[in-house]
This record gives sequence, structure tokens and C-alpha cells, in this order.
Amino acid sequence: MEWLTSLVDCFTIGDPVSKPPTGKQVCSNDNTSFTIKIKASNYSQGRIVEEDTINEGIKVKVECRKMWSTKCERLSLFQNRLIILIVIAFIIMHLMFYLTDEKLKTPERKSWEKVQYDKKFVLVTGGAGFVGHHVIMRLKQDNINVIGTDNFNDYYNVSLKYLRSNISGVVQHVDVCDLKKMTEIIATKKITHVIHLAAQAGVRYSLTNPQAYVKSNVECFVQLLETLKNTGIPLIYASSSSVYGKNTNIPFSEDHPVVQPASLYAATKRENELLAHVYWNLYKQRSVGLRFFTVYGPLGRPDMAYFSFAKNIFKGLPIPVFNFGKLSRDFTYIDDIVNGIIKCIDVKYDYEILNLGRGEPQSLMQFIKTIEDIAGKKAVLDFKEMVKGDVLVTYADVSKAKASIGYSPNVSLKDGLTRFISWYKLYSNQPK
Ligand SMILES: O=C(O)[C@H]1O[C@H](OP(=O)(O)OP(=O)(O)OC[C@H]2O[C@@H](n3ccc(=O)[nH]c3=O)[C@H](O)[C@@H]2O)[C@H](O)[C@@H](O)[C@H]1O
Repeated sequence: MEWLTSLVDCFTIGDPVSKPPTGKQVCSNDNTSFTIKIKASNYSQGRIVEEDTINEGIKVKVECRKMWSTKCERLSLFQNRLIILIVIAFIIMHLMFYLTDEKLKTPERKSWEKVQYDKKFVLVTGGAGFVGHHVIMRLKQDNINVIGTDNFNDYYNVSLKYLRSNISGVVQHVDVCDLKKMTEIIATKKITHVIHLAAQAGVRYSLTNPQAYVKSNVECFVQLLETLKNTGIPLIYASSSSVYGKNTNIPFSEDHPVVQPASLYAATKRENELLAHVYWNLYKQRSVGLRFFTVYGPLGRPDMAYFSFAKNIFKGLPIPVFNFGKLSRDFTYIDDIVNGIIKCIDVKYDYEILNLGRGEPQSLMQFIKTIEDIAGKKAVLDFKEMVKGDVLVTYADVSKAKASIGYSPNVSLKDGLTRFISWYKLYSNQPK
């Protein structure tokens, strides 16, 4: 304990004692009736308010603020230092906790939480496409505000895209690559979530039209990420089962390496996932990429096997059966896919990839037989060689999606194809 005992060089009235004075200091005079003891470390707590000359010394009165106690005598130096050490340790522990927790560190979390619980307004790109249309219809059914965009390209019959957009009534003719218009929509509508389903689809078309994939799936995807970065708006986007490529380890799990794409389409879809990771790393742009497994259903894609097979079977035309039928796919009904997508809206992700499949692959021949049974007509089979870029089998391990978002595909191939064929019969009889 360090007490100041000298009266000489005492402070004068009104001296601020903002820091402990150095050198000879105040204040005790046992020759008078007046004795003041001040601990050096407590100088900062008081100021000298009165002085008077007594014998050779100075009589000093010190006023203390009521910070730690009403007395001038405070805690011991050891106790003070202990308290300071505890406070510093406490601050360091808190800092370490915040710095090591990425989720809490990033300001975007607040945005995520904000968009999560405020009024939702979802932007669906590719809104006139097959999956996009069904997502929009489901959001409308759930009374969630939604707007769609689509460039209405002619990869397949555009009238089908207009049919879908006429049904939903919320799709605007806007290309994802149009940064200005996309930014405008996001700002004016106060978009809270983006579901990006606009893409150049089709495995085999990428053999002859690689640039269409680079433009839509790479260039426009980067454009979208540029539009979204720093907005705090989470992104849900379509990836594909095709990223597993020549992987022979089945069922396909998100943990498997995806370094052997078989087609350019697959490579661009994998590129989406890599780019999404880059934007997470650089800008904390949150995203979840969904690897869809051969999605089918009403208002579907005419370029896909279920649609073209049904069409040809009803017309009595031959259907090309690749690799002599020795192929299998994890065909997944549209409603199961839409359920999976919608569930992602309310889940907080940083950067995530999920399989959305049925988890029950079917051989191509079984698939054709199911269509024949439902249609009540035999197919004319035209067996062909394996097409370059195709893969032999797809098979989703959906355990991660089940555990993380409660995804639960429950439409069997027979039920799903029955619904598709019912729709197709009506659709094919309508004037187009
Ligand atoms: O999950 C995906 O990642 C992809 O699914 C879809 O690709 P695929 O699984 O190839 O579906 P699809 O064309 O219906 O062919 C089904 C089966 O029929 C065979 N097939 C096809 C056409 C044909 O004329 N003959 C034929 O035998 C064909 O060889 C295959 O074995 C999407 O198109 C693609 O955009 C992407 O989303």
C-alpha cells in the first residue's frame, strides 16, 4: 500500500487531479489536527478543494467523488490491479468469442434475420421455366409475395413458357444478365429472397451449343451474384445431379468429390457452386445450391425424356432409347422439388449444397414401361448408342437434405407420371 505523506508540494485548490501526480506528493500533517491520507492510485477520483498554511506545511482538503466509496481510502493497489486484470480478461474472452464465430461477425447475418422474419418478397428467376413456374405457384398459394423474371428464350417451344407465365401472372420479361433491371426490381420490390432457376438446361444440347451455357450459367450467374453481393439477400439456386458426372460411388452424396463432369452443362453447374463459394468467401453472400435429379411433372420440359417419350408414344412414333436402355435415373417429381426449395427459404445458410432427388433410381426400361402402362399404349423402341456427355446412373443420397431442411420426397414414379400424363393429355389436345 502506498500512502502519500508529504505536505510539501501539495496541490492547490481547484487542481484537477486527472492522473496520479508524480514526484513528491500530498498529504499528511500530524502536527495539526488535520490529517488526510490519499492513496496514489485514487488521485484520479478527487480534486483538492481547500488549502491553508499550517506551520511549514499546507493544510489540504480533498473532495472525493463517490465512485468506489465515499471515503478517500480506496481499495489496495493489489485489489485495483486484480479488478483491472479481470475486466481485461473478460473483454478479451468476449472479443475472441465474436472473432471466432463467423456467423456473428458478419453484418449480413442481421440482414438475413431481417429478411427472414420481415415480410417476404421472393424473386424467382426463370419464372416461366418448368421449376420456376411451380415455385411461383406454390409461393402464391402460401400467400408469399413473389415476382418472376424470364428471358423467354426459344430453347424449347416458347408458347409453353407463355402458357406458364399467363397462369402465374407475375413473370416479367427480364434477363438475369440485365444488371440495371434486376437491381431495379430488387430495390423497388424490396426483395428478401432470390430463387435463381434461370439457366440453360439440357445435357445433350450442350454438345452443340456450348456458348449458350457459358452465357446463361456462368456469365449471368456472376452478374446475379454481383447484383446481390452486399445486399444481404440470400440466394437459392439450381445446381444439378450432373455435377457428379463420372462418379461411380452411389448413392451420390454431397461429400463426394465432384471433379469428373461428363458434359459442358455439368461443368457450368459445378461452376455455379464454385462461384457461389467465391462470393461467400469474398462478400459473405449466403447461398444454397440445390442439385436437382431429373425433375419431371405437368407443364414440364419438352426436351426431357418423360415429355418427348409420352408425346411419341401417343403419336405412335419411335422413341430413341440411349445406351440400349442400360441407363438409370433418380427421377424426381416436381412437387417434391418445390417442397425442398420452399423449405430452404426459412433456413439460415452461409454456403450450402444439397441433393434434391427421389433417392430411388429407376432403370430407363422400367421408366418407359411405366409410361406405357399409364398411357395404355406400347412404345416403339429405337435403341441407340450411348450419347456423349450422358452418365450411366444418377442416384441421390438425400439424407443431408432430410436432416437439414426436413426434405421428404414422397411421390412415386408411378404417381408422378400418372399426374404428368393426365396433364399432357389435356395439353396436347389444346390448340397451340
Ligand atoms: O438431373 C439433372 O441434372 C439433369 O436432368 C435432366 O437430364 P437427364 O437426366 O439426361 O434427363 P432426360 O433428358 O429426361 O433423360 C433421362 C434419361 O433418358 C435418356 N434419354 C433421353 C432422351 C432420349 O431421347 N432418349 C433417352 O434414352 C437419357 O439418356 C437419360 O438416361 C435435365 O435434362 C438436365 O437439365 C439436368 O437437370
